[in-house]
Amino acid sequence: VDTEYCDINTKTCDSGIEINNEKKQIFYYVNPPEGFNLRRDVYMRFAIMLHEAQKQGKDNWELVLPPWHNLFHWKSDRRVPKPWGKFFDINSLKSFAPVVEMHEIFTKTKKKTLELDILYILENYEDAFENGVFEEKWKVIGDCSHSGQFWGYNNVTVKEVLCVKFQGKNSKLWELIALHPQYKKIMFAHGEIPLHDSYGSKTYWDCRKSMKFNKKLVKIAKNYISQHLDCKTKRCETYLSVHWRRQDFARSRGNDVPSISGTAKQICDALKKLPKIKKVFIATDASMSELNKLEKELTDHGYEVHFFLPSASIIDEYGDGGVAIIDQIICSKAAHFIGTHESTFTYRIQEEREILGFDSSTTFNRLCPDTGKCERPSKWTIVN
Ligand SMILES: C[C@@H]1O[C@H](OP(=O)(O)OP(=O)(O)OC[C@H]2O[C@@H](n3cnc4c(=O)[nH]c(N)nc43)[C@H](O)[C@@H]2O)[C@@H](O)[C@H](O)[C@@H]1O
Repeated sequence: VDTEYCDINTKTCDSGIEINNEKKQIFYYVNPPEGFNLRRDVYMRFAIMLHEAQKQGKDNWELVLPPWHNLFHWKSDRRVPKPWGKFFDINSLKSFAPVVEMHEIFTKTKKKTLELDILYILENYEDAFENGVFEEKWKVIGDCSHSGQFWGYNNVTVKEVLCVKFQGKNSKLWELIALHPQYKKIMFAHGEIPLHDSYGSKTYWDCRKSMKFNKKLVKIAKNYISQHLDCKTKRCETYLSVHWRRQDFARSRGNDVPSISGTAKQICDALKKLPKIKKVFIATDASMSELNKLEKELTDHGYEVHFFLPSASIIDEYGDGGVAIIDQIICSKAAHFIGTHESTFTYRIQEEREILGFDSSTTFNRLCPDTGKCERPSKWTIVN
């Protein structure tokens, strides 16, 4: 009985209040082309929504972590859904917000299928500034349909689908949830549309700090740093790191990213100001031939260039996402970091460095285009 209050002693029930301690669940789905590091931010928005609700006494809800499936940039085994535990320390995530892995749900319920009560498909308003103002609002458009699988599972279905125009913060989703108080499994598609409730606040950073990486990935990164970059401490003095985003950035953001020689020149310029440092670590999605060209230019100037080449077993176990995290950890511990303009991969490294306590002048640096304007990156510093 879950819509009645029952007294175990008298074995009587009053309708209207819940006795069932089975938690209600929020699921979300992100627009498929969105990359790994934007998705980490979307997670934070939902985790903070649940964290705040819990603080206000709404403790019968949990957030289901959407398995990592078919990410556009991940070429190795992208079709096998990966749980969050592959990349993150789940106990640490749980210390901030009530989260569960998808596989925990199947284990707990011992069911082979999962039926969601409702799927809200969120859509942007055509004009975010209607009548010249940005207003938080939503409007149910009506029933609609969803085709395809959720996170690659063919055993997850949904009873009802509603399309909703939505503009506002994540906490405003509670208003949609309140439309059907009896529903227990609620899903949002386009989870990237709602905005942070308090971007950059202490709660934001508490959530960010709880996103510790899987301990085994941390160990692989630390071993690499100790073996190749001569450092065994939390913050290293021995190397400079660069996040050199290529691929789609090199193809379509010519005004923001440098050429290979331009990149080498900027790294050398930064190293000239750090005379004790001779080692450079490059994290990149560049092709091997581009990377070799950059490496040659830097070694010609007397620097030692390093990049992480994963073994087949690491790729097998953790996939491209795991390798991305290892690269991020190595970048985050360097004496000086240079990132790529407007890359969320770079943003996550900058946050990690804020958490590690680096001076922000060593963190918020970017590669500039060969010619033209080069705006300095915004400094999103930690709030403790
Ligand atoms: C403009 C947008 O930029 C977004 O990219 P952006 O924010 O850099 O950041 P991400 O979306 O995380 O980058 C996409 C993927 O590229 C790989 N990648 C990028 N840089 C590195 C690196 O240094 N090392 C390793 N190992 N992998 C890297 C990695 O698999 C990552 O998940 C795109 O996701 C969007 O589709 C869109 O193009």
